[in-house]
Formats: sequence, structure tokens, C-alpha cells
Amino acid sequence: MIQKLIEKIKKTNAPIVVGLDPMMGYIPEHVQKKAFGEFGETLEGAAEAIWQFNKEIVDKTYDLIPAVKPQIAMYEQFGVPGLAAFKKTVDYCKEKGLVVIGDVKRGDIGSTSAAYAVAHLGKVKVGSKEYAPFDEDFMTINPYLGSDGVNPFLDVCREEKKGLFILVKTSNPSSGEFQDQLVDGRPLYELVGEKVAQWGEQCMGDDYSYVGAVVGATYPEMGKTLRRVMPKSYILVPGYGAQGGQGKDLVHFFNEDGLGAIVNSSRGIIAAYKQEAYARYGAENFGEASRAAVEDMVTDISRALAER
Ligand SMILES: O=C(O)c1cc(=O)[nH]c(=O)n1[C@@H]1O[C@H](COP(=O)(O)O)[C@@H](O)[C@H]1O
Repeated sequence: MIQKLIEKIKKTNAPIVVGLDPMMGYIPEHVQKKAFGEFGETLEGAAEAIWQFNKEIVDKTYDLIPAVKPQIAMYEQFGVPGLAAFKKTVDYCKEKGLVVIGDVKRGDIGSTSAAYAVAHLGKVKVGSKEYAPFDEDFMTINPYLGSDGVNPFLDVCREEKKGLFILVKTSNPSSGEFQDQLVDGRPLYELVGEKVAQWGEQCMGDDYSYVGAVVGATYPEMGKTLRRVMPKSYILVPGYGAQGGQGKDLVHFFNEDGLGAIVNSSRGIIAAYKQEAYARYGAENFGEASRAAVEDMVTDISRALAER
């Protein structure tokens, strides 16, 4: 799957991910109204609104981008219908040829991690049959429990040729509270980065491992160090746009080959129509506004990479 991701990045010339985080407040009135008209103001109505919103954004952007990252919390809050909308979104994006990164941030003791790995990347046995329940291409995981909590994910990745993005240094303001603590004089995130590089060696594609890392765009200096610590790991970089990250902050997340990083923007793309820069599109044309925001993001990152 890392190979497919790299091929798609090269083909689109766009090392970006559109984050499908459909909070209700971002879904235009007319989409909500139609869904509620059909299903009422119910969890089913909310799930339908989410699905219609996602579909329009995907239809308007899929030819420009390699990958999407649906964040499961935004769906889960609407219960079982919300999760069905998550699955429908995953399947539709795959039909459109996109790589799907399930942002599910799992991780537990080994036996529980194994079940999470099966749910999102692998296959579950039911009697004599096997099913791929959510079937994303990559998933995000939290490594806080250590190797025996991570190994079940690595096993499923090797079997299925799928991939992981492991939290190393997160983009949020408090991420330093634990992640920057010094352990034998070195920050914890660096030790986790080293571990990701080791786990990644067990899961190598041609040039890159299919075990990647998450490092926030909001910490560019740390990104520079972590790029060196994990040379063969793809870095998923959230924090662009709504959290303040810009193209110029991102150049050190990339390797010399121009690969090695993929930058996520969620609100900056899916809620573009609410921003002044794209207000001319109006809520009716929110998909077109997202397309314009994708084009601007790609230009910003390409320019920064060309100038480095
Ligand atoms: O794993 C992630 O994707 C993630 C890690 C991190 O450190 N920071 C972070 O913002 N994210 C996710 O990336 C997305 C960022 O959304 P925007 O700030 O709207 O672009 C959300 O889905 C977050 O859950």
C-alpha cells in the first residue's frame, strides 16, 4: 500500500491528504435540510448529511489528490448510523482510487490491539467465512503501550500489505507535556521515533516502509530531527491550515527525493467555503471551494519545496 501511496503522490504531484472530518457545523444548511427531510432529525439524518457532504467533496477533489483521512470520531458521535457513514465513505473513496488512511488512533494490550487491527486493516473470521470489516489502507495508532501493543498491527500490515501511521509528536499545544519529557537526556518523541524506525524495518516496501509516523506541522524543528531519525518512514503531517501550519514550515519533513511526507488538512479544505478567501463560491458550491483550497495548498507546498 505504501507503493500505491507513493505512486499516487507522484502522479498527482500533490503530497497532501484531505481530512474528511465532517463536523455538523461545517455541513451546509441545504445538505442538512435535505437529509433531515428524508430521515428526520435523527442519527440516521445526521449520518446521511455526513455522507452527502463527503461525497460532494470527494467528487470535486479526487482527481487532484492521492489520499483521504476520515477521522472516525466525527462519525462515531452519531452512533451506529455514523459508523455506517464512515464505512460508506471508506468504500466510496477506494472506488475513486484514493488511498484511505483511517484516523482511528487505536492501541491497547496485545490481544485487544489484534482485534483493532483486524477491524480496520485485516479480516475477521465468522465460521468458515472471512470478512474485511472496515478495510482502510492505513490506520493511525497510539504506541503508548509499547511493542506488545504495536506488534499485532505490524503482523496484520505484513499479511495484508497495509500500513500504519504511529503517533510520534502530535500537533496540539499540550503535546509537549509528555512527548517532550527528557529520558536519559533525550526527548521522548525522539525515542518513539527511533522505535518507529525499528518497527518499520520489519515492514519495508521498495524504498519506504509501510510503517509511518505522525508528526505535527506545528513543530517544524522537531520534524527536522525526526526526519533524520526515521529516514525510511513516511511522515503524516497534520496541523496545516486550521492549526496554523504553512508550506514553509513543512519542507524539512520531506526527504531530498521530494518524498517521505504527506500533509493533511481537514477543516481548511472541507470547510473552505466558510473562509473569506473562498466565500465567493457560497455554501451551495462548497465542493468547488474545497477544490480551490486543495489547489492552493498544493501550490503553497510545491513552492516551498522548490525554494528550499
Ligand atoms: O493523527 C492525526 O491525524 C492527528 C495527529 C495530530 O498530531 N494532530 C492532528 O490534528 N491530527 C488529526 O488531523 C486532523 C486535523 O484537522 P484540521 O486541524 O482541521 O486540519 C484531525 O483529524 C486530527 O484528529
